[in-house]
Amino acid sequence: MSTLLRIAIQKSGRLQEGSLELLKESGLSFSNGKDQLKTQARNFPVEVLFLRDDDIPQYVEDKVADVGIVGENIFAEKKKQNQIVKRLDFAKCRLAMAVPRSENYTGVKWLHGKNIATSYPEIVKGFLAKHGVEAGIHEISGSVEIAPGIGLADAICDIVSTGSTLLSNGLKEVEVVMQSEAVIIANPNLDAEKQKILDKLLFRIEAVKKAKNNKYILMNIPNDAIDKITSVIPGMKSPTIIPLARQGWSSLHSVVDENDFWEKIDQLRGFGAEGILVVPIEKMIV
Ligand SMILES: Nc1ncnc2c1ncn2[C@@H]1O[C@H](COP(=O)(O)OP(=O)(O)OP(=O)(O)O)[C@@H](O)[C@H]1O
Ligand SMILES: O=P(O)(O)OC[C@H]1O[C@H](OP(=O)(O)OP(=O)(O)O)[C@H](O)[C@@H]1O
Ligand SMILES: [Mg+2]
Repeated sequence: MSTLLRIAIQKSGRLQEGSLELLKESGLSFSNGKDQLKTQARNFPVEVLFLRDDDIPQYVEDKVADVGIVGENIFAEKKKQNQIVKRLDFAKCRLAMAVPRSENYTGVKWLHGKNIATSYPEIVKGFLAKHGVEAGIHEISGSVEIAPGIGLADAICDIVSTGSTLLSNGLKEVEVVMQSEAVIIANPNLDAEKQKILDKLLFRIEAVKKAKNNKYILMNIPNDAIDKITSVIPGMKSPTIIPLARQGWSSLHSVVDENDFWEKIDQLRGFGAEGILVVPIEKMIV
């Protein structure tokens, strides 16, 4: 039987949709029936296992799975012999300390002697040690934000994104412990065949990621602005410039980074660009 790379993804929850979408955008096609715990791609040597996210680092360390998609927070908490091989730009959040809004929080030392409820005891331990603070850690597996309100703890350390869960539980964020996003973790000792499949997959994922971070841009520009405009949007090698039927004008095609997109648009308009069209890119291979 030919080698399959086993990828563990979350069975249900915040990471599941993004993980499946990423694999599909990378060209893998599979049937994922609702209660299926395992599926094999039809067109790529990959098998997908659907698991609880907390269990994934252990499975990857034990080689039950070869790679996994988890939040960086879970990777940091579990401290397994795995390595991050790709950051994925989704499920972005932070792990933060929060206390009841009425508390006069004065700094990390405020936590000294207090009780902290969290699902991330190892990360909290590390944070407290770094700041020379001693506090009790009360490990709970979910609904952490409720802990201070029911007298279970003085503070919490949990995932924050918009902050609305903290707000609705009468808490305020006081320390950011770590930033997190979805990552691919891998067992560092994959055999050569599996490593080859992983490299091929990572190459595709990079193309998908790059495409999401860039836009294809087309515009009409006066010929005397070609040099200035080319310096603003150099493109992948250089922009494509095609003369228009109208004298003195050209059509310019290029690629721009999503991050400084609007700033560039302002500059281009300042140089006389007109009829600017912006088109999403599906894959980008540099
Ligand atoms: N509000 C959020 N915004 C962005 N990312 C989040 C948010 N909440 C969680 N995450 C990220 O998604 C991961 C999975 O979150 P989820 O709430 O689905 O976990 P879970 O309930 O522990 O799931 P499981 O049942 O698999 O154990 C977290 O570890 C974190 O990295
Ligand atoms: O800052 P916010 O945008 O409010 O997000 C933070 C919340 O999101 C997550 O829970 P989730 O909604 O996934 O529910 P869960 O309790 O099932 O984990 C996390 O555990 C926080 O409670
Ligand atoms: Mg979990």
